[in-house]
Amino acid sequence: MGGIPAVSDDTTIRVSEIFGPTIQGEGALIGVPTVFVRTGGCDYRCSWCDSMHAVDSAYRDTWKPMAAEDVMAEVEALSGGTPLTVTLSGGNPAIQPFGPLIEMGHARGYRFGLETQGSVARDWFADLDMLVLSPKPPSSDMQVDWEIFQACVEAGQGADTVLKIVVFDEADYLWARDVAARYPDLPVYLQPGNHTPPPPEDDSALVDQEGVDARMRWLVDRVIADNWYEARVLPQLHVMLWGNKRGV
Ligand SMILES: C[S@@+](CC[C@H](N)C(=O)[O-])C[C@H]1O[C@@H](n2cnc3c(N)ncnc32)[C@H](O)[C@@H]1O
Ligand SMILES: Nc1nc2[nH]cc(C(=O)O)c2c(=O)[nH]1
Ligand code: SF4
Ligand SMILES: [Mg+2]
Repeated sequence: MGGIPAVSDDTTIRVSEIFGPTIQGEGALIGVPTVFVRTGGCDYRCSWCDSMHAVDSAYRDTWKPMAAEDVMAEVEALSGGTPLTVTLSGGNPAIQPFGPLIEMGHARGYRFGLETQGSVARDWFADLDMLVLSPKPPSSDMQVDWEIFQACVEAGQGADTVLKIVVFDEADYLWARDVAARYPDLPVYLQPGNHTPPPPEDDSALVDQEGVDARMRWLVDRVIADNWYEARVLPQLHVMLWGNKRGV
């Protein structure tokens, strides 16, 4: 697991990067224009994490403590003052104090989605417009604490909640089926994993897109062979377009 302390109690948000507008490239809101607020620090360390610059404490000096007002001002500047969906990601954005930012943004017409693994539950999940819970499959080498995960689902009552599960192989796929069976009321999105070189390389050409495409085709076949018609299988659209480039 990662080396970052649990929940931060003050009101300062530790920001790795704010970028956009771009399109949401994954899951239920795929294609929707959005600004990303990516926070620094994660309590996990997935073997295949594609955002290590927001996880590894070697990058800590690139993470900037920011007040909610300043984050909001940057989001408004990037969006030209026209409200849109803000995606909170990371790292694990659940360890940051996002309640005040969400309240401030809602008052100005902005909407908020959160991407998290479901390892830290927060009261402010209920204020989100979209809660994306992405429990980590065996290939990540992480272990889900299902009690905490359940607390995240409960905390998010009031938000639209979905499951988004990364699948690299058959073991991940079977695990995803089990998780979906535990949460029959939550829509489930399956996303083929991409193999990314470790930072600091940040070259789109380094993504094995053919490998991702082959995995995507296998995943579609797998879902259809099982008559698993509730599943939605989607690629990472931004990775198809721009590789694992930062800031898109
Ligand atoms: C970088 S994470 C940050 C948010 C949060 N820590 C989480 O994992 O949900 C954002 C999304 O990217 C997914 N992801 C990370 N590495 C990936 C990879 N190599 N291939 C496909 N999806 C990946 C995660 O599973 C998660 O759904
Ligand atoms: N375009 C785009 N879509 C995304 N969806 C989830 C992302 C993330 O890293 O959380 C992401 C990202 O980094 N870029
Ligand atoms: S939980 Fe998310 S940000 Fe943290 S290491 Fe895993 S994929 Fe990366
Ligand atoms: Mg990403």
